[in-house]
Amino acid sequence: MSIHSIPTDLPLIDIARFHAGPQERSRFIGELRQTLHRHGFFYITGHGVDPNLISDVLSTSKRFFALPLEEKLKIEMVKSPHFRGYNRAGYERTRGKQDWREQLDINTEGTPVEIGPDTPPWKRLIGPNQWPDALPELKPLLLAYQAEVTRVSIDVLKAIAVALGQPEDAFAEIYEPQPSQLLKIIRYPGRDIAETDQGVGAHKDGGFVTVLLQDSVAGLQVETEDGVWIDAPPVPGTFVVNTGELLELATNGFVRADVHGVLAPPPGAERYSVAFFLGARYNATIPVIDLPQELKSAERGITVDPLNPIFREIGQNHLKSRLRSHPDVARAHHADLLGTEQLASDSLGSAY
Ligand SMILES: O=C(O)CCC(=O)C(=O)O
Ligand SMILES: [Fe+2]
Repeated sequence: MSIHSIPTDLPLIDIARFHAGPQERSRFIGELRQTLHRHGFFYITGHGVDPNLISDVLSTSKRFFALPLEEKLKIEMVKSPHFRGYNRAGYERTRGKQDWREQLDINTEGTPVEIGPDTPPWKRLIGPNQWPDALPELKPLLLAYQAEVTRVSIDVLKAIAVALGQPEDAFAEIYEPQPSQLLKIIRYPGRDIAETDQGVGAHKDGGFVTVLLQDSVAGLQVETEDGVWIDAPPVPGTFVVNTGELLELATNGFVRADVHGVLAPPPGAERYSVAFFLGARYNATIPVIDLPQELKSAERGITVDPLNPIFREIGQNHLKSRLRSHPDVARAHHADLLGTEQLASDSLGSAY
């Protein structure tokens, strides 16, 4: 498939070429380097994820959202100090404004850490997921999918490292032994229920790499470097991949983290997506990549927003995003952190 056969100006990358013979791999790396500098969003094929797993995840997600509200509320996020679980539409905020989507968030399955006065606050993120009793097949499916998209994102990160003139494992310290694996299944209801078209407000993703699966309804939009908003519609068999703020920071702005958002679908329609955010091991600090001279001259520097500080310690960064996006969970479980530097006033918040 050529890049012109998809209905968008965003590029399409066949990640299988990274594993082809040396000539093909090096052509691929050259193209990826150009793409990465110009776009923080692209489509990938050749990812090797079983199409049956993908369709099962989408159909089972739809069945989850079709459960009675009381079943979904049994695993509401506000019950989890670790920011896991279900949120109704309007319960998450981007730039202080409500997002009109309902969603189930999971992350790496974990055991809670005992929290004392000297425990780093980000350890509160570690803990178990919440799963619906009424749909037992959701857990094994989403955990299998989470493992697969983790593999794909690490593969993309390795290709990015090579495209930046680094060894393949340049980012290994962020994903070994354990990356952060936030996975959201999402339903965007039609606009008549929502009374606003903010599915998700404009934001940059806060992690390293996002792998997004869209069902059949469009709505995702991306702001390009010259300030034009373009559509990133669903393309069967592909994922949309976008590079996040931490990668922008690690490359001093050579790699872009594009601002994007989702328009709520029209009345009567609904949109489904599954978003996976590869973040780093919480006790890592962001690596700074020393780019080769010819790439260094194309560094943009980073546009750090003083109202939305990026902390170099990963766990603190992730906790900040979660506290801002989920004020109800913050009030219920982390009131002691409110008003501290963990929660500077909101600006271009990530949609976590
Ligand atoms: O649902 C989508 O298509 C994108 C969602 C998104 O950008 C996010 O959750 O960060
Ligand atoms: Fe996003």
